[in-house]
Formats: sequence, structure tokens, C-alpha cells
Amino acid sequence: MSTVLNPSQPELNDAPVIELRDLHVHHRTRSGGLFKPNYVKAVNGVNFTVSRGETVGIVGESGCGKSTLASVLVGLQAPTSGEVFFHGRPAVKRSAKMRKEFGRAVSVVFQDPSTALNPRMTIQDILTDPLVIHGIGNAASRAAKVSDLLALVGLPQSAAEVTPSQVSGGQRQRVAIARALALGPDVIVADEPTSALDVSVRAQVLNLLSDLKKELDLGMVFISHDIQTVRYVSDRICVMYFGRIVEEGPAREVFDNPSNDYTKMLLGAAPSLLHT
Ligand SMILES: Nc1ncnc2c1ncn2[C@@H]1O[C@H](COP(=O)(O)OP(=O)(O)OP(=O)(O)O)[C@@H](O)[C@H]1O
Repeated sequence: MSTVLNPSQPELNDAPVIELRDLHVHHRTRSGGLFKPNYVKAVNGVNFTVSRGETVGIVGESGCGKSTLASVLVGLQAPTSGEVFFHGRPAVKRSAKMRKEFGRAVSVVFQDPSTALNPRMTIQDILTDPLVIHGIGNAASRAAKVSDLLALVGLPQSAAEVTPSQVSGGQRQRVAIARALALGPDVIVADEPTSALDVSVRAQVLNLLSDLKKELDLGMVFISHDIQTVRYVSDRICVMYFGRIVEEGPAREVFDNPSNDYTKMLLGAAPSLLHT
């Protein structure tokens, strides 16, 4: 049987890369009134951890709060309340030093590489950019790093010379993954990373992410509305419903023996793998 989440109390030494405790995120809306709040509870009391070497899948229908949770995980959004720990240290009000370390250690792959990558930059410049921003290496070492990154994600070296629009959608997502790896992160947050891709290349990108996780001992947060896709890549699954995690457990257990009615409904409604 899978379990319902409880906040974990890790020892500092083997603390997860990121831990969220009782996290709440409210988005302001314009439609408030006398009896209606002017905010949406996008995330409503979530406890969550991700460590190196594990893929944690977050699954739920559109609007359940997945992307809001992702934006807190990557530091783009501050929580309304709750605690964020980074390698066991409180990280809600992070110092400039911690912000820099967080930026190196946690990176993101978005759904649509066409909008996530600057169309005017060459792929060489896109992959060099994070190194320049973080003041890492010199021109020669950065060029070598770009070459390594292209090899790591299965792109030809010639891809460095072109812009994102000159490669296929699947290759563009590989560029986005290479950029996410540039600083040697501990965790990658992948928010619907295959939804915008052709069905024919989705499995390749999922396999690449799984291989990279193993090869680099990465932590990965894999977010999708599609429980079949989440199961394919995840060690552990968190099922989200209206801003809460309603079920959490090893992927196989959640899949084979779900304890929550919403999880059962998601599984019942799930079409065949990778075809949504
Ligand atoms: N910037 C915002 N301002 C107001 N409401 C927002 C904002 N962003 C998200 N919301 C609302 O918060 C809730 C959670 O949205 P969120 O995008 O996190 O869910 P999601 O599960 O990622 O959905 P999707 O897969 O459609 O992106 C929804 O009700 C959404 O309408």
C-alpha cells in the first residue's frame, strides 16, 4: 500500500537537496468580492522532498498546482507560507551566496523548448551562457564543456553552430536539457518536458532523462498530467489534487495498489503510454 504524506525530519547530513514543509502558495486574482477571496490556493499544505539519484513524479490534472509547486522548487516563486530547505538549510529568505548555489544546484526544463530557448542565439551561446553568468572557466574550457554537453544529450557537435529553429523539436528539447545540465545541478525540475513534442520523439526524451539521472546521479522532479508518463520515469510518485498531495509512494505501489480515489480515477482514465 502507498502512504499519505507526512513531513519528513531528515538528519542534516543526508538531507534531501530540497525539502518543502507545509507549503502554501496563493495567487492573487481580480475576481474577489465580499464573500469570495481574491486569491487562489494553488498549493495548499504540501510536504515534499527530492534527493540526488531519485526521480519524483508529480501528477495531477490541469490547475491542480503542479507548475506553481515547480516554480517554488526552482526558486522562481516565493511561498505564501511554509518552509523550504536546501541541503537541510532553511532557504525561504536565502542569502546572495545561497541564491547562487541554489541556481547552480537546481535547474529547470520547461514544456516548450521553442519558447524557452532564445531563438537568436546559437546553441553554442545558449549552452555557454550559464557558465558565463556563474563566472565558470575561460573561453577554451567553456567550449570543451559545450562539446561535452552536446555529447551527453546525444546531439552532433555541428549543432553548436546553429540556432534552435534550425533543429527539430526533439533536438531543441535536448538543447534545453543540456543547458539545464551546464552547471552540474543536483536536481532538475522537468515541467511537462515531453508534452509539446511529437509523440514519435517523446520516448526518446524520456529515456534520455532516465539515462542522465542514472549516469549523473541526478535528482529529478518530473511533472506531468499524464500518470502513464510519470510512472515510466519515476521512482516515487506524488499525486496532486486541488493544491494538495493526496497520495505518495513508490511508483509501482501507487500504480498497482492506489489508496486514493482520485489516483484510481486518474489511472482509470489514463490512455496508453505517451499518447496524450
Ligand atoms: N499567476 C497566477 N495568477 C492567478 N492564478 C494563478 C496563477 N498561476 C496559476 N494560477 C491558478 O493556480 C492554480 C494552479 O495553477 P498551476 O498552473 O500551478 O496548475 P497546473 O497543475 O500546473 O496546471 P497546468 O498543467 O494547466 O499548468 C490554478 O487554479 C490556476 O488558475
